[in-house]
Amino acid sequence: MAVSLKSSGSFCSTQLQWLHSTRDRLLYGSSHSNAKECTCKKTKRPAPLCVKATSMKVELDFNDPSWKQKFQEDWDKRFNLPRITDIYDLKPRPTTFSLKKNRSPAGDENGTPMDKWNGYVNNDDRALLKVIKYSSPNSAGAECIDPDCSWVEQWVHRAGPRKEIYYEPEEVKAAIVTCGGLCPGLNDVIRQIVFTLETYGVKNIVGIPFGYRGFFEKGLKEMPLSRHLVENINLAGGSFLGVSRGGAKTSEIVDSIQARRIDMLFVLGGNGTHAGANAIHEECRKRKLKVSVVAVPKTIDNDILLMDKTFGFDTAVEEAQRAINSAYIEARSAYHGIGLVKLMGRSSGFIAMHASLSSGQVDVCLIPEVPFTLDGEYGVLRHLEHLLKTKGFCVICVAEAAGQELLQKSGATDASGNVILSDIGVHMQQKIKMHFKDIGVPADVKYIDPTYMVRACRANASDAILCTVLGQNAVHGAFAGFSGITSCICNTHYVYLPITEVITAPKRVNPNSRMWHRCLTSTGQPDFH
Ligand SMILES: Nc1ncnc2c1ncn2[C@@H]1O[C@H](COP(=O)(O)OP(=O)(O)OP(=O)(O)O)[C@@H](O)[C@H]1O
Ligand SMILES: O=P(O)(O)OC[C@H]1O[C@](O)(CO)[C@@H](O)[C@@H]1O
Ligand SMILES: [Mg+2]
Repeated sequence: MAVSLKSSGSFCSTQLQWLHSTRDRLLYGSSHSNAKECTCKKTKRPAPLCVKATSMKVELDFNDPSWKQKFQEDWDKRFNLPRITDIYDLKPRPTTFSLKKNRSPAGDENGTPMDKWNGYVNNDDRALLKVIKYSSPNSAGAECIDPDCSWVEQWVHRAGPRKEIYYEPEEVKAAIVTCGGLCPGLNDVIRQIVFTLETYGVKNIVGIPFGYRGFFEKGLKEMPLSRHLVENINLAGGSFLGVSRGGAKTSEIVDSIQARRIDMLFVLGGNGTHAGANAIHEECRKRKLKVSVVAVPKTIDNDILLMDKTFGFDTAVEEAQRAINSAYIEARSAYHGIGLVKLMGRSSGFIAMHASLSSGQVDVCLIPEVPFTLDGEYGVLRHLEHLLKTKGFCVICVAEAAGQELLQKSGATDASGNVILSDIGVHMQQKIKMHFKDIGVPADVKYIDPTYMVRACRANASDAILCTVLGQNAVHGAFAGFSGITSCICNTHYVYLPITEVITAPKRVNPNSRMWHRCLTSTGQPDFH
């Protein structure tokens, strides 16, 4: 994936053990130390007294009593939401989004109805991104900013409808596009965006077919959308508009946006799609176009930074459980049965970890964030021998990106530039069969690869609700005049984040998190190295 890391600044610390960059802490928590050493620009202290922080824009010296204030000022700048009023001098108008039927949203001449309901979100409302106060960087899963793990408030912007809006609904043309791989809930989000736009009074709503490709590929026509047309699309999986990978040419896309006179663009997709949405937002700004680009994070992999989860993840986990259950039944019923399930996750093991936890039927869970060996005294194969001896059967769940270092790389990439992974499932199946043949122990290996089944289904109840809220909030964000933002859930609250903050790297399982430890407790597996 061709996302770029942001420009770096440096942290300075008097404590030698403090070597964790901001990005590393976001990805792994404080126990995972692979930060780069550097020379602190301010104090000129040599490494390792100072650490390169990839997502900070200011230099922090923790000896400076005002470091917290500096951090917070930088934080506020980073999480400030880009608005169309940054480039235009626009006057807002009262919203047309009414919280109650049969009432004038503008209120009576005293303005009382709207004020009384308190149903609108204020632009100064914030939600806290982090709520745990860690007493030490050594606490499980700790995410600390300074060596003492001081409490620093990290506020982000609350999502929802505003009292004042920056578009005339009757004049708005809104477009929706779905990019990347399929994901349960795409249709639910499309449907809610259309419903909410219509509630504001928008009449011109279109779908762009087959991802970003629909903007420039000849013969792909935009699809007019309405409540009537999308009313039941949530009953099916997939995307009503179609998806695609690759072919993103920002300037051509923005030419097309300009030619089609699109005012609001809703972009549903993962990391790559968000990078594309941000590039479109930047290009629109450069051309001084009054266009709001709002993203909704979609991916079964759950690998987007800062948010609790992406839509589709819960459903994928639920479906994955079914595959695990089949593997369990097969293994349990066979003499020396070994059930092996490979689950998706391009760069992270969230689906494998959560499906293993929720099924309760997995003896070995392997994810890319935790290296393992197959052979040798502490290898997976020796543990399988032990499981066959002691319980007679076993179930393994392996994430598709796990153990890539054990396999030959093809070097191939897909149309979007994502690396095509080597097949760890097939490799493990062969290795297990060979191993038990070699040691003369019968083993009945059943391999299940439910790959596309976990994402080609309709959203479950919890995802359907998430999609509803995120889709509606995306429209509120556009009407509020924001652009270059994503509509997501952080710490159980619905918020807007600037896209730039969520695309610096894929989110990965923290091997020091309580969740991974719970998974290990549940499977009972040892360390495999
Ligand atoms: N850095 C980037 N800048 C602009 N566009 C990008 C960038 N990375 C990817 N894209 C475009 O975004 C679209 C989707 O990207 P990608 O195929 O990586 O899926 P994704 O959004 O990451 O979702 P998934 O979770 O299914 O992988 C593609 O059309 C791709 O060309
Ligand atoms: O085969 P496709 O459609 O390119 O997608 C495969 C990838 O898409 C995902 O489902 C979502 O990113 C990954 O888990 C998987 O690696
Ligand atoms: Mg991706």
